[in-house]
Amino acid sequence: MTPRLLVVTAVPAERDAVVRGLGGTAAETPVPGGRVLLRTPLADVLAAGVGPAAAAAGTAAALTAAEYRLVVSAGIAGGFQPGAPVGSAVVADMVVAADLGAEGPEGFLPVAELGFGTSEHRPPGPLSRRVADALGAAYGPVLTVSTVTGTAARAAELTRRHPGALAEAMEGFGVAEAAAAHGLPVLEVRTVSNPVGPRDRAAWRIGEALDALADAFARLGKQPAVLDVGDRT
Ligand SMILES: O=C(O)c1cccc(C(=O)CC[C@H]2O[C@@H](n3cnc4c(=O)[nH]cnc43)[C@H](O)[C@@H]2O)c1
Repeated sequence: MTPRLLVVTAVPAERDAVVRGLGGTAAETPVPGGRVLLRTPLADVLAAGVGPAAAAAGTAAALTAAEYRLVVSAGIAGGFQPGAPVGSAVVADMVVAADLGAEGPEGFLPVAELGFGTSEHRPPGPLSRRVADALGAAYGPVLTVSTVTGTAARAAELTRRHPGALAEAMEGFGVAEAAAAHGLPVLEVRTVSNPVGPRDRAAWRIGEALDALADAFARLGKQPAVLDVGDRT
């Protein structure tokens, strides 16, 4: 079978938005470990769970069960303002583990500086830029956190550490680690449900972000060549 595209979301609502966008029928296909993915003509779409650990575990399980050429972490995200307004799309030029490391008197030390692996994964440049252009998306770092930012001070600290960061979510780095372990390229495609900053549930626009996610994958479904991984330079 021709190697395929694996799209990994956190929750079924995001998975269903991606499938809605891709159109066509979707067949439920079991994944080792009890998860189920939806198989469409262009991509397999898996809701792996919330957070980097669930994302890595679910992605790894899917990658052991079938052959893929590209893995995409997709879903809703918080947007750093003004670069990523609510309802907009963001494509990662870098997938960053933003709170994996150690805290000390000198501040935060990323896991890479501790000597325990990598703190970031870079999607293929031509591919990720081409996808951003096709979606009219902002293009820049997407941060992976294990705790949703809930204060202006935290948002400012993340921005200080990662100038140009456009979005924060909770799965991208986990998906990227599993993809890297299988020697596969990764993308992260996010649509913004809320501004990153003081916790304000009333400000969340999850429905709008899910619609934008469906629209993003409808655009990609209409021009699948955009996702060609041939030029992984
Ligand atoms: O703070 C709340 O009460 C609250 C309300 C709705 C959703 C949440 C989440 O924790 C959603 C996490 C889920 O969605 C992604 N996501 C969306 N926005 C953000 C964000 O600002 N920071 C991090 N993750 C976000 C994430 O990838 C998860 O899958 C909380």
